[in-house]
Amino acid sequence: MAANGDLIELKLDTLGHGGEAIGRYRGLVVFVPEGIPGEKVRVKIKERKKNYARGEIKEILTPAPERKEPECEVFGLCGGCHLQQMDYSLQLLHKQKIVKDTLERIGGFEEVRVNEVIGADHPWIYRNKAQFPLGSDNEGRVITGFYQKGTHQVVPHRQCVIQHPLINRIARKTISILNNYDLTVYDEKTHTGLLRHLVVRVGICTNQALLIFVTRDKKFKELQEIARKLMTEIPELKGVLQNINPRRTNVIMGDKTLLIKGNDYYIDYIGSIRYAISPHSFFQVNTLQTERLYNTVRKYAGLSGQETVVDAYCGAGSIGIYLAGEARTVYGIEVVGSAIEDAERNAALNGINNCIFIKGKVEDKLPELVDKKKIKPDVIIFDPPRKGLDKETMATVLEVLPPKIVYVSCNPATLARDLKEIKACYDINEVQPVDLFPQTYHVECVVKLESNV
Ligand SMILES: C[S@@+](CC[C@H](N)C(=O)[O-])C[C@H]1O[C@@H](n2cnc3c(N)ncnc32)[C@H](O)[C@@H]1O
Repeated sequence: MAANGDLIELKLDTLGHGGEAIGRYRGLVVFVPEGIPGEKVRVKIKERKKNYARGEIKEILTPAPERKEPECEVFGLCGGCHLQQMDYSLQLLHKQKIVKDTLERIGGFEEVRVNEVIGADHPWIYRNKAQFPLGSDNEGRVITGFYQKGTHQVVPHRQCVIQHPLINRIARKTISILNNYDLTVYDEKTHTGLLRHLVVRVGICTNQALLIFVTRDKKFKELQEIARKLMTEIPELKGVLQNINPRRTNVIMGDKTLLIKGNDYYIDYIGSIRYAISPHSFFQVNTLQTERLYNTVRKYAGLSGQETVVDAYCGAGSIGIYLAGEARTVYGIEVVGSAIEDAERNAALNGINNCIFIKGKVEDKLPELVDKKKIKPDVIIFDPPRKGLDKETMATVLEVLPPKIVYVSCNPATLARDLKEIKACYDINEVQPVDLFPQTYHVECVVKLESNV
């Protein structure tokens, strides 16, 4: 039986939900990153576990016709992309299959139709947000790049092929300016040093950007001057901020953020709606595909202007505001306080006055809204984080049984689990995947649920 270091030959059958191809060797499941189903490959076993193994491709014996050269020179090392080895059209087919298989396996949904994935017209340079770790080279100069897969080793890299070019430009200029100063980078082993991360966010439709320096300590007297230089050299940069993260943690941003120069937000558009986004607010990373995502939500919500809508997990109010013109009232619920402030500002920016935003956890605020405030939602839109809906929220849904639910999910596994819980009370006819994350295994789904009780 295969052991670590062994070379084996196998045929790859499917793509797993983590983007690795899967084959079997004498009954043993072998995960093969960068493989394509249908290919015959020679792999070296790198990680042998009791029930499965992970192998590295050493030779492609029969390549798939859709195989292509990855665009990025550090593909496979970086870990940010998983599917650059295959044609974009094949990525979409596999994502559709992964959604279908996951719904069947976890939710028992054999009958539900999974539509073709709505693909991106531009499957490269689409990301509007990047978080760069900072490190230093042998000469002590500040560098940025990416964490080598599975480590916290910063590998320098100048050009990410899925990030918007303005992000790459800002990162390069920032590093060159930082190296004119005598600054230390954070060392997570000793918990010393100042500079931890750079976070860059850009408005794809406006070309505006925001730069956030994440530091271990507040003391950073040079930052005023650095911000001034950066904003002079890059006019698209509308604001520079400092976020202080003094904790020993993998979480990138700390709780406290200071405005150093310019605005504490940037502007972007989804369709004709204008959004101001501040550093701690969630905004979908693929702005252009988000318009297609929200149009699918609009289609499934099917509003007539008379409905009470709840936008649960509303972030900066994005979906609720997008649909507000077609509803009587929209209630948004979101746990991040500054996102609620953004949501209120965004409603005002768009001349919308039928949205009410509530700060708090959906599991606490949704029951309050339906019990104490006696709101009877016609439609609830759920757009939770990857972990999906919690037990309390699920209990509220089963008690209230809103006539319609539109569930937006970035994780097919938790989507399938949650749909299974409520499928007895709802008709679920189709699932619409939308590709917000080309070149990666991630996929977004929208599902319409109509009450049948
Ligand atoms: C996937 S994002 C969706 C945001 C928004 N619907 C959009 O399209 O931009 C999920 C949001 O839920 C928020 N969140 C996470 N857990 C929450 C909870 N328990 N209650 C309320 N909001 C939560 C996050 O801060 C984030 O803004």
